[in-house]
Amino acid sequence: MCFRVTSATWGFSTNVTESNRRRMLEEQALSWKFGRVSWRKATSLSWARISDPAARRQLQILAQEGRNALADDRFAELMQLIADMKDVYARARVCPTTGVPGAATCDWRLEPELSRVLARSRDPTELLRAWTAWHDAVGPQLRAKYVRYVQLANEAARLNGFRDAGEHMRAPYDDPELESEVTQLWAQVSPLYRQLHAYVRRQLHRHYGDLVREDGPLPAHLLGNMWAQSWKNIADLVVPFPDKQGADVTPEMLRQGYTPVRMFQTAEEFFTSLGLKPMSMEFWRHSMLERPVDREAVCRASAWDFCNRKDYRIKQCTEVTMDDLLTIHHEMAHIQYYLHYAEQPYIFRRGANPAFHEAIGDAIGLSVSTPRHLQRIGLLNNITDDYETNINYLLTVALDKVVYLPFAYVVDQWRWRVFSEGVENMNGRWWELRMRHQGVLPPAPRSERDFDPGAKYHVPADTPYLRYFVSLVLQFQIHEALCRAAGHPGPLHTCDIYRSREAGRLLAEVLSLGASRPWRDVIRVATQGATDRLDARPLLDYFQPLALWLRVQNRERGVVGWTTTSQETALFARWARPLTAAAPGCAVAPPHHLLVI
Ligand SMILES: CC(=O)N[C@@H](CC(=O)O)C(=O)NC[C@H](CC1(C(=O)N[C@@H](Cc2ccc(O)cc2)C(=O)O)CCCC1)C(=O)O
Ligand SMILES: [Zn+2]
Repeated sequence: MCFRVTSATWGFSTNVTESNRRRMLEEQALSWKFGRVSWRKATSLSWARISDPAARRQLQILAQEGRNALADDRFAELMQLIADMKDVYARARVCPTTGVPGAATCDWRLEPELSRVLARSRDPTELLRAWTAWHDAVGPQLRAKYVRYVQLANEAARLNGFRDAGEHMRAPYDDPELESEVTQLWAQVSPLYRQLHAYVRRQLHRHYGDLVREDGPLPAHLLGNMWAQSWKNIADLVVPFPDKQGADVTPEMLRQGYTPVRMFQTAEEFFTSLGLKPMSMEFWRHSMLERPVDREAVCRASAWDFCNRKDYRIKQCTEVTMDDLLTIHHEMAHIQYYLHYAEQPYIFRRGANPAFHEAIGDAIGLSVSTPRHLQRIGLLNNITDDYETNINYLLTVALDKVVYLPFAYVVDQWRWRVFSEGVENMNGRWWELRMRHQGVLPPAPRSERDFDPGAKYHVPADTPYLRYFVSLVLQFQIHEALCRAAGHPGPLHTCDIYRSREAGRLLAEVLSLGASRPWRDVIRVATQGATDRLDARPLLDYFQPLALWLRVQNRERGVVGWTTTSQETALFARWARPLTAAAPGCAVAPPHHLLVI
């Protein structure tokens, strides 16, 4: 079953046609029917008679996942809703935002056109147009569908024995304390984020003037990314020692004539240098490494397991950039996981928890992006290892990793609350959370006619997002453990495990376990007995030199954290409630959260 539905989904994603869409939906319906039969069997068994712990684990995983408890018609409606929402997101097109009046046909996509404007433009008007065009093209079309999706996802969760769909999404972590642990991890790291936020704000104020208030939140369109989830694209505006050498080797890759295939071979060689497995012959024959010229494809990067222990693929519209080289390592780490747990029983062929699948690739990325590694593979020469170069490097990594934490935290905090508290003021609550934790504001007034969370793929696509938050903490724990196994002597941020067989052996051991053991046992294996908990200390140790530098910078120059004025909170006001008659004697002006539309 899995092979057929995966092949049909692959067929559509790499060649978007109506007939391929139909074939994919038919195969999905078939596989869901098959899944519901095996689910009913699994949930009908009297578990008491099953003594083998591995069998019980498999049944538990099978019984709690999926929405098989829904009645056929509701199930079909929910699947259709998710497919429609993904379709709205994939088909969204906007008019060019370069401000050329009466410009050509309105065929700009998120990737590459709009993302490129957000990454490269330094013109606030153009950035505002691109940000607003995308959010207005997608959100309003999704809101009503999302409301119905929330109802059905909650119904499915309750039929499965969960309080709501949020609890259902958290089930793979099998940890009743998960929410408080995640909040505690964020509390541990948020002081570092606020220091970074204050420093970047000062640099942006220098560049954009009063568009950026010196003690306020940052306007979301100036940060180099459609969701402000990574600020690496504005590194040139904020890096403290611009005359020092940077570690972006994109120009060198172009100079050396790198092609997408060569980038994949470079990534493969990283893994084989650790003693891990090479990509299979099927991988090289069937993967889609570049945007096809003769047909339309879904261009989001992804890794695919065809469930037959030999066919594994990556689909990526690769461009020759350092960013894409890191993404290739991220996707190929998913393939390494598939390859290493292939011998496990089917149900255990998955990450120890969803965050493990994400953390491996990014942990590898922490080695690959070091100047030392780039020198070892010939993309950087005469590197200098002085203080300023290290601060520059740590800042560019922080613009990706530290910045990402509050965003990743907010996505599922918002979603879990919608599942548990309802669908009123979804947009206002989205921006309240983003303002409170990320210190970011919408660049234009937003109301409940908008649905800005829908502008982020994983929300309409029903893809849980907590995995990426937990992965950020976990990847530094894994990186630290691999560096210790590799015998790395210096500070964590200079470690490159390339060619270390000891690190490779430890990694292979972790990957081979799949989901056969509770994930805390797998953390204990990965850290060679150091801990069985999620722990932000390795992350904080990694950025320690930068944290010190930021504190000195900020102590002398200004406020850390942000305040908001009433007109700023009015930017994302709730849909104006009818004004109650003012009680005698109280001020006539409406409370600040009511937006006069
Ligand atoms: C069949 C299937 O779906 N397979 C799964 C893998 C599996 O589960 O087996 C898969 O391929 N998922 C795709 C997804 C793609 C990306 C993504 O969505 N990234 C997040 C978060 C993020 C951001 C920065 C970062 O450094 C790392 C992650 C975002 O862009 O917001 C896009 C670019 C990178 C990762 C992925 O690889 O995780
Ligand atoms: Zn991933």
